[in-house]
Amino acid sequence: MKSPTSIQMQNPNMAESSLVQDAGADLVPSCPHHLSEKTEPLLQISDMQFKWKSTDSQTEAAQVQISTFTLSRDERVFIHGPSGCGKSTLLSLCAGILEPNSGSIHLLGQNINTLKKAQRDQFRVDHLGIIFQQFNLIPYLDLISNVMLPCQFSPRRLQAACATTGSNQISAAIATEAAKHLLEQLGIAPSHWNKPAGNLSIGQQQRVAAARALIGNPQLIIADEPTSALDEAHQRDFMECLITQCHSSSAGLIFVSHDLRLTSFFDRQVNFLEWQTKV
Ligand SMILES: Nc1ncnc2c1ncn2[C@@H]1O[C@H](COP(=O)(O)OP(=O)(O)OP(=O)(O)O)[C@@H](O)[C@H]1O
Repeated sequence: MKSPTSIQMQNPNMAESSLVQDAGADLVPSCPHHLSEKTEPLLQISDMQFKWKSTDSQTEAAQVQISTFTLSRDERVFIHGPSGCGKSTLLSLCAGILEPNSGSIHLLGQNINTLKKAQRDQFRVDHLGIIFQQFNLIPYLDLISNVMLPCQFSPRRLQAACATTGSNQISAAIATEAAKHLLEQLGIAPSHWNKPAGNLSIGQQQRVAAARALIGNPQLIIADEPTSALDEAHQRDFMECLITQCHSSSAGLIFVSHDLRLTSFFDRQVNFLEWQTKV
């Protein structure tokens, strides 16, 4: 392991995680965050503690503690561990969806928890691509519109999406070509592109969610069990597309999965429970 890391998660038996949608909520047109482009690690967590609020007086609330965790730019880490141990909670913290009770999380040199909520939402859509366990697609929008959502809310993502097509012009029509290219790479046939996302199978929705996370080359991709609904062939295509995209844009990747066969795609793997015992 490249960095000393320790994590503690308690009360691992409670309900589902609460990752929420990255694009669309309370976004502002610009954000004054300072980004030190190359000098800082991509992600740096220090002395961080988070505790869920207890749902009743009998049950102790689950909590996660991380003394240090560093992810370099262009590094891909695989995180695994038993159900309920805190993996999704950690991803929500890394994405600034949840706020730690203490300690800090720096993304691209910016302490995300010092940002106001609207600034944090903008920071997220500018710099992060998130593949949620529940996908969070907008069911009545067609696939291309779903994939294009980050470009609608982030000029940075729009510009980067256009650049991936080889164009030096910036427009929604050009970014749409990037969206189509990603859908194609992820094995979604053109005949589906204009259909509502709600009509898709779970495995297809998972791949559309991946295309939405990848469009416009965000610096960090966060993926919560993104291959759980895919058959073996689609899983391989999905992983190859994800890793190729990360390589080509030098993006970091935090990937949570129970499927240990996927570890060969990653620079390192972390067992969440091993972190726990190192506290
Ligand atoms: N909204 C919430 N309120 C209170 N506790 C929660 C909430 N969401 C999750 N928890 C608790 O936090 C702990 C960790 O949950 P989390 O979803 O992070 O685990 P996980 O490792 O991702 O599980 P899985 O592999 O099943 O997705 C669990 O005990 C869970 O019950």
